[in-house]
Amino acid sequence: MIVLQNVQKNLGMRPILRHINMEVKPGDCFSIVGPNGAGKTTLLKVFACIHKVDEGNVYWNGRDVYKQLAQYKSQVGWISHHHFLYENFTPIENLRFYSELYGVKNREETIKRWLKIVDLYVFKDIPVRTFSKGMKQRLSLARALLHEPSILLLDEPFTGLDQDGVQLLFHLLKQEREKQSTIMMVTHDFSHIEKISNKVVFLYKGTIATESVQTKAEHIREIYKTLVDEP
Ligand SMILES: Nc1ncnc2c1ncn2[C@@H]1O[C@H](COP(=O)(O)OP(=O)(O)OP(=O)(O)O)[C@@H](O)[C@H]1O
Repeated sequence: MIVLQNVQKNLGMRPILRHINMEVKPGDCFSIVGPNGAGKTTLLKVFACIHKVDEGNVYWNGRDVYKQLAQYKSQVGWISHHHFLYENFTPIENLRFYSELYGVKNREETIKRWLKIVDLYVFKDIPVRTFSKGMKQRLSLARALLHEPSILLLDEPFTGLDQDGVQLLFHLLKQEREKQSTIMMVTHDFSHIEKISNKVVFLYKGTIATESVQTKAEHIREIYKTLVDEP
């Protein structure tokens, strides 16, 4: 379980997140929504321990996360619209690099399996720079998941994916939920939320304005509108 307790994060001398209290359990999939600049990516970076908090505490399984950083980070899979791939490397070379970094066991077998899952096996020896945006995004899913992380942090993960890619991502996320992984997803696309999330967190001006376990798109849109239209 990950617990954020009265968290504040400052950037450029300004508090970007304030009074954040959250509890995310294994098997939870939370969606974070809010207008541009609300602090969604910053919150995800706090969960990834890319940002250290300025005030408050972050606990993982009951202990201060900063005292078990290496172990925690080995459990994190990060997916965003930035693919973090080496353009001049082939898919196989990219996944070899990341699997070495993460100390993945049975590397070649695991890489082959993932290339098949994301439907890029036939392109395995072609430099990534020749790939379409969607192909890079699918390879990026393999990059983020091949070390079997139990904490998935997704920043607008559907960006650039075609319908097949979207279905693939849903399929992978459903599997992760069945495996009791912890998932946090930032998205502007409310229609995706109810298919995968059990809670929506509304972030506004750096604080949690409200939360909802009702995840239907119309319901989220209504709450969102009330929030943003407020004077
Ligand atoms: N490195 C930084 N230094 C200073 N300010 C920053 C930095 N990174 C982000 N910010 C500011 O923090 C605020 C929140 O940014 P963040 O990217 O978390 O918002 P967001 O909700 O993810 O927005 P979007 O929907 O546009 O992606 C913004 O005002 C942004 O300008």
